[in-house]
Amino acid sequence: MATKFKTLDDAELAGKRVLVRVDLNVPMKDGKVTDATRIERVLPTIREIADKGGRVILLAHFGRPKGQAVPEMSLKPIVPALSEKLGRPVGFAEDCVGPVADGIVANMKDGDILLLENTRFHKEEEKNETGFVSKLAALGDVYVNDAFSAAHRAHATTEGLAHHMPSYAGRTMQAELEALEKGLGSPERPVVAVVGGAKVSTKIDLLSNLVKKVDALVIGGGMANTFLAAKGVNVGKSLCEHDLADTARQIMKNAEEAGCAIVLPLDAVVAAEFKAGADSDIVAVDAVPSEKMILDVGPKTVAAVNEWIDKAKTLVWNGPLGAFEIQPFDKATMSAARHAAERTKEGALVTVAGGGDTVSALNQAGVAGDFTYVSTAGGAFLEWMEGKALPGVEVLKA
Ligand SMILES: Nc1ncnc2c1ncn2[C@@H]1O[C@H](COP(=O)(O)OP(=O)(O)O)[C@@H](O)[C@H]1O
Ligand SMILES: O=C(OP(=O)(O)O)[C@H](O)COP(=O)(O)O
Repeated sequence: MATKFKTLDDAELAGKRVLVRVDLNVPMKDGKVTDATRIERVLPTIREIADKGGRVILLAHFGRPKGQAVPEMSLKPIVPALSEKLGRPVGFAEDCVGPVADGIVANMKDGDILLLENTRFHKEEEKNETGFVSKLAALGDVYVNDAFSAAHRAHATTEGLAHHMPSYAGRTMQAELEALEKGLGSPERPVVAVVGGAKVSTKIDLLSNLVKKVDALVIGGGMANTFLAAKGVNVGKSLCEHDLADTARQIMKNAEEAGCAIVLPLDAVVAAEFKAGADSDIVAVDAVPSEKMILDVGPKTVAAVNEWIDKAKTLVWNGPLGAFEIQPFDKATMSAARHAAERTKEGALVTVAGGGDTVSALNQAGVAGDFTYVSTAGGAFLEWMEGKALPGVEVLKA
């Protein structure tokens, strides 16, 4: 994919109010950031703009508050982590539009850095609504998008704003596209994709095309439950989108036609509650008790996944195989991550992984540095892999 867009090298930044879209949708626990990779990746862009005399106004989302101001999804707790990593003060505005934001932005000085509250607190953000885009646009002179991981969304702050002012790719946006092109532009086969995690409804559709691009698709995490249920397996109380059974069946059909192997769990780690240290059992996937939920894939599945990793020359991975944040449901993800890292270190495999939680899992396994490339993006990375145009990237090329 050609990356013909303007970068910070082309931008006039001194004295300008620069609206910078970043992805601060980072894993958090008890109000603290548990994986700062996404924050670290946007630091170069923020520093460069501030050092060139721009006034940095950061736009970002957190979670999926569905247009409501949900306090647990405020970006305020991110400010200390961002400020500490930057080594500079970061201001905060309690709303991304309206008098609060207008007042704080009006008082900014060259080189100042300000984070605006979660843009998804306004339903107009995801609708890319013109009036909302205009209100945001009034806060800035220049737009920079450094959120590759949100570039698959045609939202006000990822797409709409670029129509209103001179627009540029940030350094991370640039680096992500270059690295993906380098690592996966013409991948050595067999290509094995591992897809897991919890965002089933927003990621399942892209699997229809992905199966045409890869030789095997290993499905784990919450995503696997929807496929198992579509095959008539009782998944008990597991995270599962039963209404997507037809979609899952169509993907399996597409895979068969394309000669792509679909690898589903053989066994599972089940528990009655989603809680650290919960009593758990290993069962065959066709023996999940109705009152329990699948929270990880079992050891037989891990062995099968690792065999596919051995067969692969290229591995792409988004979404953990289980609820890795809580023990003992981290085992499969840790094992597969370490196995893929070993194969990469041996020079036998190119490994490209991405996604907020996936990166966190790789860090937890201590192997992020051993992968060929770790992207901040999950869904956006898979859509790129699928060959789809990403609205947040396309608009920068326009
Ligand atoms: N079987 C499962 N049941 C419930 N949640 C799961 C299961 N497997 C994985 N998850 C959850 O999936 C989440 C990550 O999914 P997702 O957001 O799609 O990944 P990423 O952020 O890497 O793109 C993790 O919080 C993990 O706990
Ligand atoms: O975390 C993100 O994506 P990912 O889970 O696919 O890595 C991005 O911040 C996009 O979030 P969204 O999937 O709610 O639009």
